[in-house]
Amino acid sequence: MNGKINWTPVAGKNYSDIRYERLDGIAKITIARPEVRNAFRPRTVEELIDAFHHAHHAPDIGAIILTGEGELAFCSGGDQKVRGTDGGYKDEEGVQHLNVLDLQMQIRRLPKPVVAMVAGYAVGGGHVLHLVCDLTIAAENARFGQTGPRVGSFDAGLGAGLLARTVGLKKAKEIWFLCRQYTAQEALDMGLVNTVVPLDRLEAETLDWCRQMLRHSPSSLRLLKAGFNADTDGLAGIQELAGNATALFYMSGEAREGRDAFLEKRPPDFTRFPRRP
Ligand SMILES: CC(C)(COP(=O)(O)OP(=O)(O)OC[C@H]1O[C@@H](n2cnc3c(N)ncnc32)[C@H](O)[C@@H]1OP(=O)(O)O)[C@@H](O)C(=O)NCCC(=O)NCCSC(=O)c1cc(O)c2ccccc2c1O
Repeated sequence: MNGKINWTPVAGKNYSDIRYERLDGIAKITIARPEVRNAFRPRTVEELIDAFHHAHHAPDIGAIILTGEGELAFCSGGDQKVRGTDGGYKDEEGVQHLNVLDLQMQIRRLPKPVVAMVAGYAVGGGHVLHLVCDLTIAAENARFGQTGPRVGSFDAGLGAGLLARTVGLKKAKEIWFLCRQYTAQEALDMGLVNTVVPLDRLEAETLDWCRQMLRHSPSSLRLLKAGFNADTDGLAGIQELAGNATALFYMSGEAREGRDAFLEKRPPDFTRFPRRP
């Protein structure tokens, strides 16, 4: 699937469960547990959070790809082999976590486009992961679905609500209540993915989409993403949007006047700043 694309490992980032690479201004984060169809355990999620944090703050990264190793799966959700009975998935110390919920919100708050590149299964918590990404590029062999009610789990947060906003309420309830699997074409037809390509074109196509976004204004993309997410994320979404407004305002002469007046111990003079319609 990699073809001739030469990704470079990000220096200083060595993980056991994921790979973190880059090419030009694009980061690629790969869940690398193919023996369990790229299911995530708490450590996997911790590493994903760390890599996403790095990509968020790297000024030379403009788009991020999330994918799974191999052709068989993007991600099969929480690793059922470490699922405990004390509220989550067990880490190496036996402490139980649902830390993928933190990752979901991190992806939504990250002010750069995140693209899910899906080959094979995106099911359970793995399906929610592609859902929270901004765009999804699917290979023809991709299979989508929720499994929660079959394995005694559910994600009634973004997993349900964001799905309903994406494919409509009736379809979202069908996906969760019946636990069926859907082909890439069916996912495209219901607006769950952005495009479907042959497996051997998946990475090149995903890179094309990322490169196209890299040519566009980063601030426009950033504000659009915050705007798209604001209502679903409630006050936290408005906070994200408002934080962007504050950052832009800090770049203005009007904001600088307030700061400078304080530092110079004089009253601020805002009279030269227009009250625009
Ligand atoms: C993904 C499959 C459809 C693939 O089927 P296939 O026939 O191709 O392969 P196998 O079934 O033979 O699997 C190969 C190999 O991988 C192991 N494996 C696959 N998935 C998992 C998994 N999720 N956890 C652990 N191991 C897995 C499988 O056992 C085989 O290994 P062997 O050694 O046994 O040979 C199919 O595998 C499948 O349906 N997988 C399960 C999908 C699933 O139900 N996922 C969990 C849903 S619940 C969830 O993800 C979840 C996580 C959270 O953290 C939440 C947090 C908060 C709220 C909700 C959460 C939540 O719902």
